[in-house]
Amino acid sequence: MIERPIMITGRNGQLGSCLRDVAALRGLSAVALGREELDLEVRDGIDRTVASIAPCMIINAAAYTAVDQAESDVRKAFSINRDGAAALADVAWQRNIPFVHVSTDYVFDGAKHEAYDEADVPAPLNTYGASKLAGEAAVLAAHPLATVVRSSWIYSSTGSNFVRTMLRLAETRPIVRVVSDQHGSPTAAADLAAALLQIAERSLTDDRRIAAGIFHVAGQGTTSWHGFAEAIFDGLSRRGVRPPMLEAITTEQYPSAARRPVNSRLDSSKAERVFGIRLPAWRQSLETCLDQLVGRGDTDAEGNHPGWRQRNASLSDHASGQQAVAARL
Ligand SMILES: NC(=O)C1=CN([C@@H]2O[C@H](COP(=O)(O)OP(=O)(O)OC[C@H]3O[C@@H](n4cnc5c(N)ncnc54)[C@H](OP(=O)(O)O)[C@@H]3O)[C@@H](O)[C@H]2O)C=CC1
Ligand SMILES: Cc1cn([C@H]2C[C@H](O)[C@@H](COP(=O)(O)OP(=O)(O)O[C@H]3O[C@@H](C)C(=O)[C@@H](O)[C@H]3O)O2)c(=O)[nH]c1=O
Ligand SMILES: [Mg+2]
Repeated sequence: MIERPIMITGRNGQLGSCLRDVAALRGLSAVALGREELDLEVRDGIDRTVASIAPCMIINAAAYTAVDQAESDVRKAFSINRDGAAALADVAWQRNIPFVHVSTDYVFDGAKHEAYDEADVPAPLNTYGASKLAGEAAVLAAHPLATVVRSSWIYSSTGSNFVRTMLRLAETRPIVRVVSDQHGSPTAAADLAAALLQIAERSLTDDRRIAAGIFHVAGQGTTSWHGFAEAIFDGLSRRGVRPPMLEAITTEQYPSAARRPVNSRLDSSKAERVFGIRLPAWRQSLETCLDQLVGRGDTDAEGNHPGWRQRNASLSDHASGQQAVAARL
């Protein structure tokens, strides 16, 4: 009998590409779809696509993630993050397929002084967060046994994220200014992908009600965006690359279209209790990512760092970044 695959959406995104890589490493059968194969805005094609794949499970890693752009693109953000997610969840429910959906720390307003747990009441400050919160509710309404995993500050060696932005700025700017009054937990996409597949495997074997509902899963430990940048630049130094000057600024000094929470730290203890999932400390996973992007700091006979210039030249080149990850995994 042919094994039914796990279907993954958002294949070309940070999380989608890690899900595909981690599934392959674990020997799991998976079909990953990009927007070309499954567009969440083309609702009438969704059922046909799911039917043709006949998956044992769907993990939705596709989303509208441009936080500032969403402020002027409200319709599209809701169309993808609420209506598209709900349409996919609905098809999964109709076909009795387990569904895992990913959401964000930006559903919270940041007023709480401690880390947010799943019982805290969301109150998004920006359109992206509002569209993701509406997506959570719509997914759970369409598929009452869906698993919704909220994560935060996702980065990887490919795609658009804060680590790659800082490496690009390190190449081009003598001084980088980063906000030090917004706090959260950086999460490596590969760590989250491994956790999602662990949850997926559990919900295939256990009572599906155990995995139903909302779970927070983020890297262990917390920092500010400035603290994150400091760790990235420290990692560059240790690899023999001179970092730029780093200056701490306030949110007020960094005007942007979208408001962001000052505290979006997630308490991930429920996922640890229920699934035994505990992601590595954020600094440890950052090292792995920097090893992929910059190299381990080894020098050639002349004391040069052969990997850095070459890899950094490809920072904006998604395809070669992916090859680098694939080679490392
Ligand atoms: N990035 C972060 O810091 C965080 C992200 N999340 C959530 O995690 C999930 C994964 O995020 P991440 O991997 O970082 O996001 P990316 O932006 O890296 O990837 C999202 C992918 O979704 C695809 N997509 C967008 N619109 C559609 C559509 N209409 N139909 C099909 N595919 C579409 C994009 O395709 P294309 O390449 O064609 O644009 C892209 O490949 C999302 O749900 C996000 O909200 C949660 C917390 C933090
Ligand atoms: C590039 C840059 C950013 N910043 C600030 C802006 C912002 O407050 C913070 C991070 O910038 P980013 O644009 O990477 O952040 P942002 O796009 O808001 O990241 C968010 O993305 C969505 C998809 C999520 O779900 C969230 O968990 C979170 O990861 O750093 C600086 O202070 N200086 C800089 O040079
Ligand atoms: Mg961004």
